[in-house]
Amino acid sequence: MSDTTNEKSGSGWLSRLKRGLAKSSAKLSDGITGIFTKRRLDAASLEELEELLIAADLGPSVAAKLAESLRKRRFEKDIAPEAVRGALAEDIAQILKPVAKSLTLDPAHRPHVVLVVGVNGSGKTTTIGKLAHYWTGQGKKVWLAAGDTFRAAAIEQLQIWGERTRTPVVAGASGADSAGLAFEALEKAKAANADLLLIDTAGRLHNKANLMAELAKIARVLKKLDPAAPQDCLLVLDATTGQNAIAQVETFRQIVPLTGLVVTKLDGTARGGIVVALAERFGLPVVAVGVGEGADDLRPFEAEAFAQSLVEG
Ligand SMILES: Nc1nc2c(ncn2[C@@H]2O[C@H](COP(=O)(O)OP(=O)(O)OP(=O)(O)O)[C@@H](O)[C@H]2O)c(=O)[nH]1
Repeated sequence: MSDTTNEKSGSGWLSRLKRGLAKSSAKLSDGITGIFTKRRLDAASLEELEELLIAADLGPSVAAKLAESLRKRRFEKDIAPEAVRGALAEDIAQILKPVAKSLTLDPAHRPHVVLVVGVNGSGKTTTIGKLAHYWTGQGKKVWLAAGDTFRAAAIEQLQIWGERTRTPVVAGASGADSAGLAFEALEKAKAANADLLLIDTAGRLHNKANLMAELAKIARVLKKLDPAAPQDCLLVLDATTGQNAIAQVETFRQIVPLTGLVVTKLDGTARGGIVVALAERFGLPVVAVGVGEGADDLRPFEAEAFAQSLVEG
């Protein structure tokens, strides 16, 4: 997903992100005010800050790094909460910058194939719909494949997004072979000279062996038509699950070679800090974040705007 600098830093995107992250930032911002009002930056206040950062899902490793950076900057001095927030936002932006990479379509591959994976309910289908909306808006020819053949509702949901975004959907009956469906979808998208094919998948993690076999089979059959497919494999993570997102990355990266993450449901959760923990732990590109259920609520990930919105609100 790419975007112009203007749109990224424009007020629309920022206010949407800020609104989305309001709960996360309220927790952090109020916590910082509580700790640093009329207090010095010392060992005790830094320890409280570290606890606050852990409670806000940034993870113990990031929390320790941020506290240490602050200690080096201003130890044993008076410091205003605003200054703490500013310093944290800067340091968090540095952690996020290396992973703020948009999804870019490789024009050498028509279509560029994106396999979308993740546990049930993480927001895969919705993310695919939003991506279809974004890329058709960029003038690209997009096709969708309803590879989550396990749930009839998932197929229907993708078809609704297809209608909404005027995007062809390749779907089979509930229970159909998802690899066969992915093959058919790539064949059709190729014949139509599409730019992008987004493939939905099932996310039944309770049977890891089955899921692994299914995703491996999808990748294998796609390669029959394009040896370099899928060009991307995106893991969709629900921010509201907090630290559990870490375990999901660990699991899925053993199943498929992930090229990026999409973090959804950042609106209405106080757990937005998980994005920072994920960035530090895995270094996988965060290609987009979901801040609502609407078609426009998937935005490119921008390190500084995210860091500021998270800490400063
Ligand atoms: N608030 C909010 N809701 C979201 C976001 N992304 C997805 N959702 C909602 O989360 C729910 C689950 O999303 P789906 O897209 O169906 O998730 P899925 O991973 O495809 O789930 P399965 O089809 O069960 O595998 C739906 O009600 C979506 O509308 C988001 O960024 N913010």
